[in-house]
Amino acid sequence: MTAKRIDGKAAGLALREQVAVAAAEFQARTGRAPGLATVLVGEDPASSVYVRSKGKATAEAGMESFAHHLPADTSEEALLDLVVLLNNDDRVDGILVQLPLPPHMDSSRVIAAIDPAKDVDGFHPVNAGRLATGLDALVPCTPLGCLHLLKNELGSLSGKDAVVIGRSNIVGKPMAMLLIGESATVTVAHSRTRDLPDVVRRADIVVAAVGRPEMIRGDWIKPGAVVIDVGINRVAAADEGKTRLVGDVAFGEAAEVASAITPVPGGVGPMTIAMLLRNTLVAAHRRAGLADPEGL
Ligand SMILES: Nc1nc2c(c(=O)[nH]1)N[C@@H](CN(C=O)c1ccc(C(=O)N[C@@H](CCC(=O)O)C(=O)O)cc1)CN2
Repeated sequence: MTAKRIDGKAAGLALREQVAVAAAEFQARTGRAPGLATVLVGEDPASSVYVRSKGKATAEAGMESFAHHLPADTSEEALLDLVVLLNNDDRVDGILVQLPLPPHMDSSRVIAAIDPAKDVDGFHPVNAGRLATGLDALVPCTPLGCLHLLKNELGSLSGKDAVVIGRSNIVGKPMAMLLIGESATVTVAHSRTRDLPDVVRRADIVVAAVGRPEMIRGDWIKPGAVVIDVGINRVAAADEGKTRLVGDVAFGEAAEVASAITPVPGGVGPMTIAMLLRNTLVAAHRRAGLADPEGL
């Protein structure tokens, strides 16, 4: 391996410590801690783990955590009623509805019901539109975490050729908007892109968010590129009956060519939770009529 391994766990912890300091300052000024409400519907094992981690991280940052767990057969109307309650609860600065929702629910309708000022996932169309038009927005946590790692690595991204592989509303599209905001030259590639390896080979920055295990091979990577792997794919391990996590990038191959690369696990994932705390803190400041916390 020649590439630097980008340590998202360490970067995430550093950010969480900064958030904790700013949360204590917020409490000293306003007399209350920032509050995050999480909503989990059903028993999906991975979602349960993520929501528990979010609650724990929230408490560790000195913020209030309000955890709501609804049964899998909850009606969409009942979930929307809970969202309205949380919108109207002054102790709650951020609302997070864990995705995916059960199949009988329309996640777009649920997301649209969240007060945009409390939408710490940054998924509401108002926040997506604000990001796309260069206004202050609450920005989705995973792409914001990717941007943080890229800026740590490269400083300025101005004029860099970036390719984002994947066009989801949660990662690909907001990632492209953030990179454009940093004056990178951005290509968004997807399943219909022709000659994907050639497109990737031109990029100084590769953000892989396609959801297909180890699809991006080492010989697609331009020598010296920085590779950010958003994929979290569980695949069969060599030991019978066991599984392991891999990204969307063939890590071993790409690490021979790139200058820096995020591992899976321990890369982008921990940044997602750190950015959720950061967004909750920012939402709390804006709702209290205070300037955004500095340096976050
Ligand atoms: N409402 C939301 N739902 C979902 C989001 C989101 O940002 N908002 N993102 C993902 C899941 N997710 C957070 O919710 C998340 C995924 C992964 C990690 C993480 O730290 N992963 C570890 C590996 C964990 C493991 O062993 O399984 C890593 O990459 O190191 C954090 C958060 C979908 N839903």
